[in-house]
Amino acid sequence: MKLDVIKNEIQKVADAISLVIKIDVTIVNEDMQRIAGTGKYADQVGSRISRSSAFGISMRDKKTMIIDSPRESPLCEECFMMSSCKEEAELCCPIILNNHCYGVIGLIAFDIEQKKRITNEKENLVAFIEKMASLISGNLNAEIKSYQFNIEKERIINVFDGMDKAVVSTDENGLIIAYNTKFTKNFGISYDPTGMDITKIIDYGEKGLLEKFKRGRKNSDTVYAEGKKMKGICNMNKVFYKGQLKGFVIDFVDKKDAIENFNKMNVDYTMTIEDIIGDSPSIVRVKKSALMASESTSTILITGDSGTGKELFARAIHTHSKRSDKPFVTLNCAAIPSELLESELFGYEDGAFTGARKGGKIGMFELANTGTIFLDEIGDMSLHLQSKLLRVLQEKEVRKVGGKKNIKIDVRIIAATNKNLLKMVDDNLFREDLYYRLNVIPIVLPSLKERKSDIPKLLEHMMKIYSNKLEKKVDSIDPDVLEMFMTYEWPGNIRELQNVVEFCINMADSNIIEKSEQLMARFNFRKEPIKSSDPLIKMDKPLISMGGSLVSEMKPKTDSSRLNRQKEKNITKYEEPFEIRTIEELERREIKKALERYRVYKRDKEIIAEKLGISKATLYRKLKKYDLE
Ligand SMILES: Nc1ncnc2c1ncn2[C@@H]1O[C@H](COP(=O)(O)OP(=O)(O)OP(=O)(O)O)[C@@H](O)[C@H]1O
Repeated sequence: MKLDVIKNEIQKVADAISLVIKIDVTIVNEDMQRIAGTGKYADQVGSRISRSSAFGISMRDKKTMIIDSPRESPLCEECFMMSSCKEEAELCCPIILNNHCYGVIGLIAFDIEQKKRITNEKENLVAFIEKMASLISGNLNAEIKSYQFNIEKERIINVFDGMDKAVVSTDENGLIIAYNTKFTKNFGISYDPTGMDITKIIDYGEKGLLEKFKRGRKNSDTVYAEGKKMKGICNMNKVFYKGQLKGFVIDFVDKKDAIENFNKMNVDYTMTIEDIIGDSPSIVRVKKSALMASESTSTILITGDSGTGKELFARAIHTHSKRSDKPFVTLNCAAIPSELLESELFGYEDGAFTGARKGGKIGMFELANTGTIFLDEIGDMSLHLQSKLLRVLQEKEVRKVGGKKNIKIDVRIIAATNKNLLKMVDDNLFREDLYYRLNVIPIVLPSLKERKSDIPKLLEHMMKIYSNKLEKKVDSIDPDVLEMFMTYEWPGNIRELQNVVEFCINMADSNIIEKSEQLMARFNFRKEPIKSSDPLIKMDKPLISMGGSLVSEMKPKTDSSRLNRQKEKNITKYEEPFEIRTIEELERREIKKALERYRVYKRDKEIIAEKLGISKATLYRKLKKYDLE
């Protein structure tokens, strides 16, 4: 910041000095530009003076100096005006703040009388001018502080206004000093409430806001604004300065806003049944059940080994349900310590326990209200919480930890586990009544080894995803590697397959996933794959053809009834084992199957021809005939 910001004050100081001393005064800034002047210097404001002058030297050395014999003084030697100089004496005093020189006050005598005034009482004059310089630097300091304060204030106003809480600040009597936009929006205020009594605008509880201020109560979950009852969390803080109460800051989070924000943050991805890759008989059956389940509101229990896609199915069921535009809230019961799980599920009231967050907390059930809650790893829930969950299922109400009243909820529950819940029931680790309440619609996901014919499609899909993610083009797979994948047991199911693909794409140095020692070592694959002429036939039931391509592309969300009909068509087709087909139909089907199976290979046509026992030329002819590819 430059001295110029207090130009007006500086001119007043220059006038005062000149009046007292009766000598012309000029003051320059750190660019050596005159910013104030009296007498003959009044007209020269704005002009620059040389840094080689006494002003420049005083600024450089940060020292007051008096030149009583200009042209003879060694200080004048550097000055290019020396020969033409008309001055009789000069006093230069730097204006210093925080060890930085912001400018110089200069007194110049043009006659002997003025010279005497400078030289006769040197000490007093220097003390006086230095006081004036320090007055200027004091003013400058205040200006700098106020400038910084204003910037800080702007920053705070921006933060304050951008908050999604309503915030209002009052003095000690509850008169409004400041408020943010959300405050006027939430409480429907269309006028400027500055200076108004806060209790005239908002109030809560029976006793009134101000009463509660005085008694130091911190919050409530009900606020009355201009007669309207609003639910949310209200926090009040007292503002103290030097031990004295100076006011209050009140913030209010509207419950509806909090839930909307939570849902905005949690809409991470939407999944449809079509997005779930696989058309093996076992997965098609599950997809069909999931679509049917999506139409009801009954509780679902999804079971299956780890990594089989339980969450994917839960999301897809929600997407196809009538609740699809409502929240989908997921909670992994194994990931949260059981002491915290209760408050995560049901929320808590302010002060429910030591360390509870001020203002309380909204539970997952409330957040999922009107939507779906996915309780993953339900087998890890403690018996104590199991009984609470059972009550929620029976009563359709939740009660916050430390709360006194029940809150009605309408939430569809989808639970999932990779544990054998029936065995847990036998071992008294899981409540039998809860098990039956959850298991209204059971969905059992097949493990990957039970649906190996889906592996090529899953591979193709995952190769695309990781090629994009890792910015590498890997689109083919060595037949030996595929053979190995088809014979492997996949204990970690699709998640393990995903990890293997990610690993392979990281390691690939061409566009092909090839067999490597690293791959064998990393995933404990057998050294020699089981030989088979068609591993699909040996290891799984035949592939169902669900459409043209090997992997169904991610399709936009479709309405569930259309999806249902489409799926039913495909499923019925497959599930008619006694249907007699023409030789041409069978030939077309086998060629199509081989195409889907070997599309990811580098030399696909060669392999397909070999597998079908025909020449490459015949294959091309038949592809054309059946309009395949
Ligand atoms: N059919 C599928 N198509 C594509 N990706 C899938 C499929 N099934 C599962 N996945 C992927 O496999 C991973 C595991 O799926 P998900 O988390 O749904 O399994 P889970 O059964 O819930 O696992 P866990 O029991 O360990 O929680 C996810 O990254 C998911 O995207």
